[in-house]
Amino acid sequence: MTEPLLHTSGLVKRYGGVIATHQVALAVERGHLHALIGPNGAGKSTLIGLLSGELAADAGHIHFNGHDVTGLHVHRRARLGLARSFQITSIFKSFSVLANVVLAVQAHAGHSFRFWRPAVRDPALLGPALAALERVGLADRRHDAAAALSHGERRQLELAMALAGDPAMLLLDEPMAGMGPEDGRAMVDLLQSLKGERTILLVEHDMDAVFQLADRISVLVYGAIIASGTPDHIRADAEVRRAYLGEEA
Ligand SMILES: Nc1ncnc2c1ncn2[C@@H]1O[C@H](COP(=O)(O)OP(=O)(O)OP(=O)(O)O)[C@@H](O)[C@H]1O
Repeated sequence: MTEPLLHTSGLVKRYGGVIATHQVALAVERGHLHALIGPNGAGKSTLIGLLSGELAADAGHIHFNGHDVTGLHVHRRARLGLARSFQITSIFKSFSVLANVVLAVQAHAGHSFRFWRPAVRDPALLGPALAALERVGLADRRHDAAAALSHGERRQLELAMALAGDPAMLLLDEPMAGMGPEDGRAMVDLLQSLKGERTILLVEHDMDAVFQLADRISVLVYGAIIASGTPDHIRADAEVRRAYLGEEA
């Protein structure tokens, strides 16, 4: 058996009296799209924050690709290939779509932001940036200001910015949030096309998308994983149906 690309043991995060992450043991296999589902406030975003390094764990360990990354800074984890999709707020709206991705490539490569002007003409940065835009279907919009993109296209841009660092694993927190049906379908198609190419941990409320895309699903309730398995396994799990899908026993 091969080691999972990412696994956690005994992971705990508390906010005062609230246990947001409760002894979480999560294993994500290489090449899988692994979905994390659970009711509002179950601790999904907290777990993503712990894995990306934005939040510090109170106890437990996180192993990624053979490294214990528990105490590592966000940037160190990103260098190792564990990347969270950028938040919308990190897009520079007045810059072109291409410049945003070039800056993301540069950030992953560890250069300083103040050199951004020459960077947009640097072939070593332009090549990967264009490839990432191509990958998400935004290459035609590369010269437009990021401000001109629709909400759905901005989420595609965030994904391109995350892909710019060529990560082995992507952490995606609700990539379809706030999208209309058309943009939502485009994002599902995009994630489908990334499957197998990257390992993905996906937090998503759209259950149709989750059950369509996921190789494995873990269910969080009150910070604890109550079930983990294939979509068929999760659909049939009585505890999940009771606790999450709201069905009577
Ligand atoms: N900064 C914080 N300070 C205090 N409590 C917090 C903080 N962030 C989250 N929590 C609490 O931790 C628990 C888990 O929250 P979290 O946002 O991780 O859940 P979630 O599953 O992502 O929810 P949603 O589906 O609504 O986004 C909740 O009870 C929440 O109120």
